[in-house]
Amino acid sequence: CSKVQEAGEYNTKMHPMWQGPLVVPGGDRQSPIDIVVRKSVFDSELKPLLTNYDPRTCQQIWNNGYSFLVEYDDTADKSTLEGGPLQDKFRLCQFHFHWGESNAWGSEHTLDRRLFPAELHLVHWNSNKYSLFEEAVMEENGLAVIGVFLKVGKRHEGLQKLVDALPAIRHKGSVVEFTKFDPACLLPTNTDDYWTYHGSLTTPPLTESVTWIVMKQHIEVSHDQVCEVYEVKYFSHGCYQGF
Ligand SMILES: Cc1cc(C)cc(S(N)(=O)=O)c1
Ligand SMILES: [Zn+2]
Repeated sequence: CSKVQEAGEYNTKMHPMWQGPLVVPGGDRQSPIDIVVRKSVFDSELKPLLTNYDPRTCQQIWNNGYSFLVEYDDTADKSTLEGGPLQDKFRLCQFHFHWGESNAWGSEHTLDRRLFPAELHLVHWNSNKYSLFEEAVMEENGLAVIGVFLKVGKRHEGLQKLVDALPAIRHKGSVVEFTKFDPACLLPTNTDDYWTYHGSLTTPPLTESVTWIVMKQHIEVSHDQVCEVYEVKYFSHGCYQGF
């Protein structure tokens, strides 16, 4: 079902002032949204994003049934995000991707209704205000998720280590150790241009606890790398249940 965002002020680097229709099941700040680029308004109050990721906190990669997620040790402020629209320090707990069954679609957010083949989500929780992810996920200032669009093009060297681990987690529920991976390599070169708005998790339980930071610049991965990911999807049976 398509979720359209409620009208309202969005505090973004290039804010999309949403003036679309108001059909919102459940809450009033549901994600994903379509980012209406031409309606963006520059906000000079926003700071540059500051990521400080320690690859030694990378722990494992697992297949949750329709995607794979890489989990980080978030028991201390070792891999953190601050700045941008954020008032507090946020701790990286995991990253994952949303892929389609074909290159035609896959992203959750859209730019002027334009879909991308995939979208990366780096999930962080507010460690200034809360002591566990499970607490933060219920609070409106609890999470910060960086969204990065993916396009098929040149090979992404940094991603290859992750792609090489995928055959070991082909089946739903499989987990393998995955260490020393620096997720900063998955960010675009320019992290100064982004949209940010208050929204929700994009899959159940859809809690409205996310400050979204969607990068304007996409990253590129090769067709072969995408095929490896589809292999994982192919082997994971059952319907998509969210994370
Ligand atoms: C259900 C769920 C959990 C988490 C941590 C993150 C998301 S998302 N896709 O909004 O980044 C969804
Ligand atoms: Zn996601």
